Amino acid sequence: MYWHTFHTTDDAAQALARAVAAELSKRLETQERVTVAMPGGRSPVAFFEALSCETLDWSRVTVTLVDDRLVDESHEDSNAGLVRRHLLQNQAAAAAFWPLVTEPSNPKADIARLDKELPEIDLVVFGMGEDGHAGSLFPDAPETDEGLAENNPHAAIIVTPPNAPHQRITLTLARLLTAEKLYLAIQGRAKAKIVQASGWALTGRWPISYFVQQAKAPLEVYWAP
Ligand SMILES: O=C1O[C@H](COP(=O)(O)O)[C@@H](O)[C@H](O)[C@H]1O
Repeated sequence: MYWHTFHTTDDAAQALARAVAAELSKRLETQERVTVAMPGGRSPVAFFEALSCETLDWSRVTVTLVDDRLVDESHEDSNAGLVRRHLLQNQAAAAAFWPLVTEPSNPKADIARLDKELPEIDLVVFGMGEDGHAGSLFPDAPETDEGLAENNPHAAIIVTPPNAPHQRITLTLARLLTAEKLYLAIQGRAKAKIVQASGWALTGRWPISYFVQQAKAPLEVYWAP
């Protein structure tokens, strides 16, 4: 795990945007297309807006999500809606978008589609909740053990968090760890403590610990107090 500390959340967002843009550009030198999975929630807005202004060949980039809620894209809690409003604009308007949820009332159809067609993911940018949830792998959701199983053959699962709004679709740990590089964007001391403690304990109590403790892909943490 590589820890990058910034004075403000805006500094962290700008630096993360530059790092992700540089990594996308580097990969586009040797790959025809690059796919990046993005976080949702409330905090990625500044990062998305900064990244959308970076100059690179966005027409060869596919953007997808780490997780989304089973709501229409027009709903304020839709992660796809957030990406469309704040990332797929400016230079990044040329990127292709691969939503996880296309039929909120029929998530099984989306799971089948994702299993069959989701492109290989090169980079992942995560956020994390104050309970240590990563994507929508929540510590208290009944499906989380399945989502964290190393040998889970599915790209994504349906999750029903008992203490957070909306049923969700989230990519599985197994699928996320096929990426070659992981970035984690977090703010505040409470989240920093969980990530640091995750270095000592691999536990379903903090699903993020499965990403902190793996050795497949470097995890770059971007943090501001
Ligand atoms: O529910 C979710 O929460 C996490 C954390 O969101 P944040 O606004 O506290 O950073 C997010 O990473 C995830 O994608 C989202 O669906």
